[in-house]
Amino acid sequence: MLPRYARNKPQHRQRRAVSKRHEAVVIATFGRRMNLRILADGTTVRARIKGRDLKPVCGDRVLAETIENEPDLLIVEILPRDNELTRPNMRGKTEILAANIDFVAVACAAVPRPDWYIVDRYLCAAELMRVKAAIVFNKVDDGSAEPEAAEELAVYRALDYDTVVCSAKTERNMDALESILEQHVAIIVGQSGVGKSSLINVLTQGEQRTAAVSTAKGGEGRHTTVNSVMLAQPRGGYVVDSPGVRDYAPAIAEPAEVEFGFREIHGRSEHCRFANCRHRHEPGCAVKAALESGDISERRYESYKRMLLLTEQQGRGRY
Ligand SMILES: Nc1nc2c(ncn2[C@@H]2O[C@H](COP(=O)(O)OP(=O)(O)OP(=O)(O)O)[C@@H](O)[C@H]2O)c(=O)[nH]1
Ligand SMILES: [Zn+2]
Repeated sequence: MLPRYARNKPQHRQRRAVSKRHEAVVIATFGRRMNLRILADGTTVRARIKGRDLKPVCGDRVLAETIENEPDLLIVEILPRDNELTRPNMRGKTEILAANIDFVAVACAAVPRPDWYIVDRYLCAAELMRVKAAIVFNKVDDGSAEPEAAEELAVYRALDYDTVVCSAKTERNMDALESILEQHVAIIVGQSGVGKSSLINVLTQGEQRTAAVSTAKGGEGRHTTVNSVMLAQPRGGYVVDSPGVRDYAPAIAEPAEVEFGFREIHGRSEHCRFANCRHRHEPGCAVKAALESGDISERRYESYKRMLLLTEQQGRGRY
């Protein structure tokens, strides 16, 4: 027998108490509709967003509520982000592509011919986001990397970046890439045609973008245009895939911040005579000294100067 107050409780109050709040991660976005992975049990559910001001992106941790008589959850809050992957859009505003990324894999290959400045630019962006980064030299289907690339890759290894020489086509050395990326929320960036989609395919064992959407209850499957998606890696972790991420061109930081994007330059700047040394023509510059003694790669230093100049020309850059 229930106590008297419980017996008298109106029905609708009891029902409202059933409405639950879940902590979840946004794993796919298609317009204002999203798929979420509920953290407590790992299930995938569909959700819509409360209000116009809330703009969740792939990778966001959110709070979502169950709604009476509705199959979809309602996203009511975005939890604080560790970082944002941004790029300037056509209208000069910053577009957020994804959140809470913790690994940037920069892909390149012998063909198209590597533009090492682009590689450095991505690495610089990763450093400024304070996430790990590695260089993936793809399309080495059989033999070893070209001597020229081997030399460049050695420069990155000396800076403590992991480098992987692999082939998405023959799957040569793909397990090395898997071990580096597992348990991370990773993105693969790089010039067009280096094999980013092919690498993602192997890493996620062909999990299709449409499949990720239709796993959710009520998902519209292949007829839905997905903006971005987090594809699961078999060993744990995700690879974020979206058209925006694939041709992502990082916004440039302020001039004074550029050196934080180059480990070997930032590492020496405290020994420069001037605290605000930009490492170009200043006397007593420790970076120039390291360059002259061959401790810093000429090519990396050129990338640094090029990015610095670009940032200065753009005025106060957004990142
Ligand atoms: N030989 C060889 N070809 C590859 C390899 N990986 C990708 N390719 C080929 O390279 C071309 C480009 O591959 P994608 O995976 O589309 O490259 P992407 O970087 O995603 O290109 P965008 O979508 O233009 O940015 C395709 O013709 C692939 O078949 C590889 O490991 N070896
Ligand atoms: Zn200096």
